Amino acid sequence: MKMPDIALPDGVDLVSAVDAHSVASILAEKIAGVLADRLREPGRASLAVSGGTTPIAFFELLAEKPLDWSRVDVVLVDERWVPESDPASNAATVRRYLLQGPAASATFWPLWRDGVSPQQGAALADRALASLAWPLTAVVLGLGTDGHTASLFPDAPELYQALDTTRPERVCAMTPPSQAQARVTLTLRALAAAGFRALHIQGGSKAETLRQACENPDDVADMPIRVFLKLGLRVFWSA
Ligand SMILES: O=C(O)[C@H](O)[C@@H](O)[C@H](O)[C@H](O)COP(=O)(O)O
Repeated sequence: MKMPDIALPDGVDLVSAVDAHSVASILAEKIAGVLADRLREPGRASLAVSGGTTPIAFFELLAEKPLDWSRVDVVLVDERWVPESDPASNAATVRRYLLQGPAASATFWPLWRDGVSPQQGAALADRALASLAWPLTAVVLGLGTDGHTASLFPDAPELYQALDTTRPERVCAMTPPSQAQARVTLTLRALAAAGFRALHIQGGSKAETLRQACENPDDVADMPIRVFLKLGLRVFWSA
């Protein structure tokens, strides 16, 4: 399958291949390079990653990269409000596939906390993450077929708050009725300034979603990924 012919906006470039493993490998190499560049300077590197299913091969390949992982902070771009024992947990996916091998030395900052509401948890995570090396060194976003990225869902009542970069929060709770669980997400303020922004997507339906997002770039509320297309990012797509 070939990537559909999409008129990508300025600032958006594309790495594509039929084979998902090849794209995951190219992405892992790129992210490792971006982190290594940051680690040549004093201080720490920070990487924000998505959950879901697409990133698994990428995680496994990145985990083996020979970096000074002890100086890398790993954070999720979002989390479903479930314990790590739940199959839907993004933190469980990161621990199982990324925080292995050399990357096991990274510092992981999960977003879910037991015994508190998503709103309370978001406030606690926001305070905890203040000590990270902002702006993020790199972020790897995913895409839902509704145009969401992270947990910036079009039907979330908190979407405008999460997209308002004048607000101080880097983490906020989201309650999109379309989703089985409440979510916690990094806000646009936290994500937009990342040194390197990647969008990792796989398959024809996600390519079609991207095409729709590129066609009408101004309606961000309808497809929140559009805000990142305006900012510029590199798309990594496989069939
Ligand atoms: O918690 C999540 O679901 C993710 O962070 C979300 O933003 C994801 O990237 C997209 O929903 C794509 O998910 P898939 O890769 O599973 O298609």
